[in-house]
Amino acid sequence: MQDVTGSASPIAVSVRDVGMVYDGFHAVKSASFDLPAGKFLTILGPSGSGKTTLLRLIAGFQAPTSGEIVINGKAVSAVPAHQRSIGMVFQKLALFPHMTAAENVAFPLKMRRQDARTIPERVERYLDLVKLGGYGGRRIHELSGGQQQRVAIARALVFEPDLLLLDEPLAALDRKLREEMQLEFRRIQRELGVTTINVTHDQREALVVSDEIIVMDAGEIQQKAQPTRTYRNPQNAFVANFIGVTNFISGAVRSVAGSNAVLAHSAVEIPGIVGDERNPPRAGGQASGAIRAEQIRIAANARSLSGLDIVLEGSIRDAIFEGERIVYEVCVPALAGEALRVFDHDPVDHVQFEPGAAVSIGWNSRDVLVFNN
Ligand SMILES: Nc1ncnc2c1ncn2[C@@H]1O[C@H](COP(=O)(O)OP(=O)(O)OP(=O)(O)O)[C@@H](O)[C@H]1O
Repeated sequence: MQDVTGSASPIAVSVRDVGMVYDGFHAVKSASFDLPAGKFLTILGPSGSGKTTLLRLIAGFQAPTSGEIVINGKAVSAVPAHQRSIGMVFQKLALFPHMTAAENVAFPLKMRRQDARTIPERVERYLDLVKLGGYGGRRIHELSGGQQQRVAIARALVFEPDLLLLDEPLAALDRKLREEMQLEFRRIQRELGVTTINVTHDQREALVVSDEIIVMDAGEIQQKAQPTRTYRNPQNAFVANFIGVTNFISGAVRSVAGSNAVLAHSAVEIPGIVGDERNPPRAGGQASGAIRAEQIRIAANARSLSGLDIVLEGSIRDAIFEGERIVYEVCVPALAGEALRVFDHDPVDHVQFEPGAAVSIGWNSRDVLVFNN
């Protein structure tokens, strides 16, 4: 794989055809991916999709029922977790409450019998890295939730592991602190260049922190791509639905020509782009056109939307003011009364439409991805 500078990074983690079966239940099904050294990968998916199982297999807490995991060129099936040079941060931080922040951070070094004379300097360096310089003498209960999180990060990184694994470490934090810590994880990871695998069901976190995102569903990898690609070119309807707010308009496939497809819903023809080249819609079959809420424009009348490929009349069913945007649900008679979600990102300058108001909505055909049903 090439990085942005064009030089190839070695593969730090290679997951090859890995499966995990519990009593006949396939928690992970034939997962394969390579992660180049120094990258930040997030495994994203709904509850029960197999994210944590995959992370635990990489950590070595369990052995896969099939397949192989290779870390830095070495197959690790026979290597127990504590010999894998992996730093970890979990939702439950598991800090030692009777120790100070510095003692917590020093702990992995003592366990690894690091020369005692070098430990204080190393601990101080890692406390500085997580912006806790001067807090080393505090006991854990004398630190805020965010500061405790930082101690856990420093403890996971202080022995300079080959790999950092994060299992929803931010899930229990309130939104503001969570967003702050997401940026901190990204900063620290980039500063150290440590290869990182993060598990979350928070799509925003995945988009913010990651170089690569793996989306999982029902034990299977649905897509592995950079955040912008995952968002703009979801591989299938599951990914399109799981990330962002997406409307699905289902209908009969009128025609398919190369990467263009036309759907018919009621009396409306909806042209779009074939979403999954490997599983393209077929003329005569059923498919869904996926369009993101922010790609639909809304106006008081159709004239303001001239230039868009599709313009339809509708009426406001609901309007939710969220500060930085208004979320509308617009009932569209031409689509048999189906309601589409539409974002207006300019709630300051724009009038807010009230429920019942007549509006026009419109979009461009290139923003519609057509997926097989
Ligand atoms: N030890 C186990 N024995 C039996 N089934 C298990 C075991 N561990 C996990 N599973 C099952 O495997 C599936 C995947 O679980 P996993 O914890 O990997 O999901 P997840 O995506 O991490 O979910 P969450 O976001 O809720 O943590 C679930 O259906 C779960 O019930």
